[in-house]
Amino acid sequence: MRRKRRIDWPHAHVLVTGGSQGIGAAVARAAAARGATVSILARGEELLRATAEPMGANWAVADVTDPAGLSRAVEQLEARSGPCDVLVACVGTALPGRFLEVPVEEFESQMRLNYLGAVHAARAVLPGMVARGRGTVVLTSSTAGLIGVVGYSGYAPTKAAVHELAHCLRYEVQPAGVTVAVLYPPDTDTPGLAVENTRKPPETVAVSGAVAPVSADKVAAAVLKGIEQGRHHISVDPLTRVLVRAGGIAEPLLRPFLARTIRRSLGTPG
Ligand SMILES: NC(=O)C1=CN([C@@H]2O[C@H](COP(=O)(O)OP(=O)(O)OC[C@H]3O[C@@H](n4cnc5c(N)ncnc54)[C@H](OP(=O)(O)O)[C@@H]3O)[C@@H](O)[C@H]2O)C=CC1
Ligand SMILES: CCCCCCCCCCCCCCCC(=O)[C@@H](N)CO
Repeated sequence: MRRKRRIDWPHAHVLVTGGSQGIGAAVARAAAARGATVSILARGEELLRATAEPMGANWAVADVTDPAGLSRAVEQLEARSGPCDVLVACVGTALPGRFLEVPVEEFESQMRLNYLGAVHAARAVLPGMVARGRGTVVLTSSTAGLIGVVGYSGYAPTKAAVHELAHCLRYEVQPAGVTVAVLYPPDTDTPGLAVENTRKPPETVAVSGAVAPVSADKVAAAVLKGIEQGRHHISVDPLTRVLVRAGGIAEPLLRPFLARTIRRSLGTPG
């Protein structure tokens, strides 16, 4: 969905969870390069500091699985740099393996981090965005959230959940002027991918080989462009682009009907 919508980067406060390395750090750097005020959040202070300083970003230590601590950190960063205009929620991990070989704790921890971590980040910024009537939230899914990839039975459903969350949430916040976008990266060269690759079953390596890894900077460029254009789906490679469209054929057609039904039920004009 393309929508005319300009973002004034030099006046924007961009907040990135998982911004100390990988895709999050690349997004933070790209936003800083356009003159945005940037804040990054992660758990490790040393890496946060080392990543933030060269780009002139602010940082705060926070664990996205702790909603209260995360909200406090976001409040601190907003007190320092102004209300958050753009949230890019980048925290996530992939623990690949065969279904019966992945310990049940890893199914739980991936859902807590990848899905609930995105929920908590969105909940930390949305009240302010809705009150101000503007803002963009970018949640990170994956190509693997759109198509079944062998070896990702513990991971892919967390990314499909992020995708679905965005679809539900949009109906609530878009009337208030807030955009919800989903990022679908393919394999991306990051420290996280290097760790993940040490435990990928060979069949996962084989299937994933259909799409060569891209650079985190390429993903970041797509994110900024997607935000500028008010897009709902942000992808970088052609396969994922097809999957986003193919999977979403009915949704855009039904959206006007659903939005109208929602407005009527709430007694909102229009
Ligand atoms: N790389 C890839 O191939 C792909 C990645 N993705 C998704 O993109 C996102 C980024 O991936 P990538 O750049 O590879 O990730 P990395 O593992 O390279 O970086 C993860 C970042 O998140 C932070 N982080 C981890 N756990 C927490 C936590 N509990 N609370 C706060 N911050 C945390 C890390 O810092 P610290 O550990 O100090 O907290 C780090 O800054 C993830 O959601 C991933 O699933 C999607 C498709 C492909
Ligand atoms: C020509 C048509 C062929 C179709 C074949 C389908 C191939 C699917 C490739 C899936 C790649 C999965 C990327 C997941 C990345 C990810 O999320 C992790 N790296 C997370 O860190």
